[in-house]
Amino acid sequence: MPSVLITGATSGFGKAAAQRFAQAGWSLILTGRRKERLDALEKELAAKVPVLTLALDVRDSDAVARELGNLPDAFLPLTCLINNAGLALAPEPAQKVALEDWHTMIDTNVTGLVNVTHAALPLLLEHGAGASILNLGSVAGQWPYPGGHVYGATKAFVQQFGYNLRCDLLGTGVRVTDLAPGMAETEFTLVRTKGNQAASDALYSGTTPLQAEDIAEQLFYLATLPAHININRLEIMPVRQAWSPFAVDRDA
Ligand SMILES: NC(=O)C1=CN([C@@H]2O[C@H](COP(=O)(O)OP(=O)(O)OC[C@H]3O[C@@H](n4cnc5c(N)ncnc54)[C@H](OP(=O)(O)O)[C@@H]3O)[C@@H](O)[C@H]2O)C=CC1
Ligand SMILES: O=CCS(=O)(=O)O
Repeated sequence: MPSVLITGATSGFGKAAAQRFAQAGWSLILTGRRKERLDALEKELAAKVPVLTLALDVRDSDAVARELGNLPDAFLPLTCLINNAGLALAPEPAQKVALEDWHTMIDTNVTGLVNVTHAALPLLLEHGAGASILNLGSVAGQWPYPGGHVYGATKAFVQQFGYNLRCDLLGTGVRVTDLAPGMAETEFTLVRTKGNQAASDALYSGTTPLQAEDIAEQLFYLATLPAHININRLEIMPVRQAWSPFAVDRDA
């Protein structure tokens, strides 16, 4: 039975991915900080497939190494790692942002992703051909926008880290993909605005954002491609989202 480790399974893309992979009979290793949400997901899915939940913070490298180094044999070797846990904070201009918010994004989206990848690599290498690392990047990693500052930079790291991993993993059969979504309606904006539900609702209203299930479907597609195919980067936007022209500062 194939197995998938999903970070950030308590919400949004990660939760939808857990549901999608369970539907196809995969064993699930689900992580996140909110234990009560992991318990609820386990209750929902454990009748269908084996589920292991690990309440942990991806920023804690010791906890990540300890938990992933002691997975039960039934979940090994690991077929797929979905590095999904992440967040944006502080949508205001860089010059108004608290340094702590920048650190939190770097610690989670960069250091956390690296912690999990380092601990999971031996488990994926044991699987070899057909194994995948699916990293949640973002359009923000490729395209600059006001308020993107450190968030976009962390996602640029995710892309380049994945490309470099591919070089080192050549010959092992382990694939690496940067899945880079645009606007998707999850708890992402609620987190980014530190709990401003009205701001979150306003961002997604009057348009048709991606839904978590859309991304889960792409993750499942990537994980189940024939073993000789590696999609390096998959950027996906809602039809109703596109780029803006360059901004120009003019004399008053
Ligand atoms: N929604 C969007 O528009 C887009 C999102 N993305 C990326 O997709 C990923 C998922 O986002 P999305 O589903 O939208 O957002 P959500 O806020 O809905 O989910 C984020 C998940 O990450 C987990 N998480 C956050 N910090 C930590 C941490 N320190 N340790 C462990 N888990 C953590 C949360 O779990 P918990 O709080 O329980 O720990 C939660 O399960 C992120 O990497 C995001 O940057 C990329 C492009 C577009
Ligand atoms: O990564 C999230 C999408 S966006 O807010 O940067 O467009």
